[in-house]
Amino acid sequence: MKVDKDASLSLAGPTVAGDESKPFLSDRKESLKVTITPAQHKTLTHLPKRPPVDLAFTDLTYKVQEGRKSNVKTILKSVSGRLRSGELTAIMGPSGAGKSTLLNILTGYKTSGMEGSITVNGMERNLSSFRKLSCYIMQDNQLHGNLTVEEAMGVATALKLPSATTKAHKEEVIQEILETLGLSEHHKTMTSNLSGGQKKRLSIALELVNNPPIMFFDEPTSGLDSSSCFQCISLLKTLARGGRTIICTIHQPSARLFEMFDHLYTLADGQCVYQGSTGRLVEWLGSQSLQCPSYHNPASFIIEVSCGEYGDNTGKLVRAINNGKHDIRNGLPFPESKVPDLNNKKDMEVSLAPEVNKNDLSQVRDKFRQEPQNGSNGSNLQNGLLQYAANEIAKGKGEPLVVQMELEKQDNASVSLLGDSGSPRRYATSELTQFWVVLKRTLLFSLRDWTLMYLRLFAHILVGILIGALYYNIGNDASKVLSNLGFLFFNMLFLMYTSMTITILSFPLEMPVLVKEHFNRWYSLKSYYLAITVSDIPFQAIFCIIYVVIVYLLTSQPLEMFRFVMFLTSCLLISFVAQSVGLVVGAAMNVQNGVFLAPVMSVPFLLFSGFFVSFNAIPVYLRWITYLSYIRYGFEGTALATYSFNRTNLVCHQVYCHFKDPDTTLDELDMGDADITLDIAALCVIFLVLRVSAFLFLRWKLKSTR
Ligand SMILES: Nc1ncnc2c1ncn2[C@@H]1O[C@H](COP(=O)(O)OP(=O)(O)OP(=O)(O)O)[C@@H](O)[C@H]1O
Repeated sequence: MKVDKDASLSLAGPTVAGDESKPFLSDRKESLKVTITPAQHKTLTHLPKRPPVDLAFTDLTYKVQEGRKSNVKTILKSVSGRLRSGELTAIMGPSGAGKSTLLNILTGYKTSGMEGSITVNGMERNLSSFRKLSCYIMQDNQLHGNLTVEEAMGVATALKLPSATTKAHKEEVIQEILETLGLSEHHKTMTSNLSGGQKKRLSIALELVNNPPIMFFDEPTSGLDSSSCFQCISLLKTLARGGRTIICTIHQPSARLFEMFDHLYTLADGQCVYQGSTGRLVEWLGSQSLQCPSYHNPASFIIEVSCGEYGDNTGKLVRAINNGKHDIRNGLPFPESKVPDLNNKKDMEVSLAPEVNKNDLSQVRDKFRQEPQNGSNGSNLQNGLLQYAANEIAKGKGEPLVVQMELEKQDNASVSLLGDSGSPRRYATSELTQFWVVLKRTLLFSLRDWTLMYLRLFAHILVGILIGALYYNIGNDASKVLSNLGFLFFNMLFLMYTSMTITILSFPLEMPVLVKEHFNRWYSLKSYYLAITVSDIPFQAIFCIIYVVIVYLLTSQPLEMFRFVMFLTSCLLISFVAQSVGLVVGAAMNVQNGVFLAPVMSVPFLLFSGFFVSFNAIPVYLRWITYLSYIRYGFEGTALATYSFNRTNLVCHQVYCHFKDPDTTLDELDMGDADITLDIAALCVIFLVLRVSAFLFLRWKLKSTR
């Protein structure tokens, strides 16, 4: 028998307070079925201890509005279900059945348009606490390709473990997870070079750092070959065996993969057609007169049945499983398909009979909630259930089956979800730490991104030399003042486009990773945004300084320090403002629209910059645009730095030079009364307004993607 290294793990997971990392014991029957033999017993001993989590949902309905407001589409139709800790659950169903929608709702990724209740360990779910206990690993791995496995893990531990955790401990955690997930050999490999299966394992490793007791996976096997699929599901199984609640959507697993799941939740047309042990699926379908042919994959069969290939059985199956309120458990009789009428006394008596109760915990729980026992409350649901069951037995209405079932797999109602997950802090680290870690990571990307860095540097030097050669030595020549003004305007144009076009792509390219990491509580949007926006400023500043030094010297602008500083300040501010415009456009729209609109939107600002038409020549009703034109402030700033502040007359090599006196040039441009301080202040204000707008647009976009 082939021993699969990745499958041979025991990943100690959530523990109850006082219970020292005791892995959940798999039942004997299942451990025989699954061909995973521990070759090397490994446990994740360094991970933080977390409580086990059971998730239940009742009468979940999800509606979306389509097109016109009145057109409402119901995607999930009052489904119920229960997902237990220590189990690997598959959500299956035909395409369009609502699997991803259900997963998105259970993770808390989608919240609007939902009706029904979701409980965590028997308590109504508090989304904020729940998000700290769970992680959502989306279909496309959403990894940064420019980091090595080790670096990616370093970022995850720096953000997901409390700041007080020592460096040595973080390294132990990384080492242990990588070894356990079979990635230690690849710790120096760039994530972009990992295979599909390795990427999936890395995605899991990154989220495993803070040991979330509940993990959701959207199609974890998509794009993997059969061997990698097996490795991946084996890994999920071992994570579940560590006490975690592992839930994944899956299309049509092979029979071998299907057997590895403990629990199956099947949807058809937004309703539940099966909920229960995978091992009992065939038997249950048989009891509903749907015989799975011999040697037929049960997973394929239930999908075929759900698709209507054996007639319209959806309604029958939904009624039989009570739309997910029943749960077919190993070792327990099937539930009765009759749904009791709660207003009918006779039916109610029947409904309290063991056949109904033993497979429908929600009925017992609801009844218990309606009739609270002395001394018990909602937080002591487990004791209450046992007491309720004992009462029923005492009344002669039931057998100890309810008790048996409760003991077989109790709702973790008594387990406190507080501890670090219950702390009021949303994130494991402070916003300053988040800012610093994301900033360091972004700077590392920038240094490794050849296009972004070296091409930009090359472009600034090359264009600087070209412009210097074109306008060589014209700065002090009175006969070439108009050309010099052209040079000043071109500077604005060049700096604007180079800064803007780079940042237009920042957010659209980062969006998928941002969505995942922000949702999984790695960092706040504020910290991320600050880091991203700050990260490019030093590079842009260096490129701008290099360019300005080259052109300033080659074109022989006045060699006075204060003029150079003012000139440079105007150029730097134009770069930063243009960067901000790129960020706003990138945050507000998609790449296609942004790449077209950003340059087009800049045209009015260029037209009203004061270069083509002087301020007094602009029609009064259009003058307001000049106040918005950041190019105008930049152009004015460089013109004032060059010609203002009592500059001496320029050298004239001809008989008459109209612009010999620098004041004549400024008057011609209607800049006689202009003040460079105002220009710099205006650029700073525009910069701040744009940066805040980019943040607001990004926040809106992040919300609208969900
Ligand atoms: N925002 C929406 N507006 C309109 N219809 C939607 C929306 N979101 C989902 N749907 C519809 O809801 C149904 C369920 O979608 P969902 O993505 O959950 O299916 P699925 O079972 O995951 O499918 P697949 O296996 O193909 O990914 C589909 O018919 C889909 O078209």
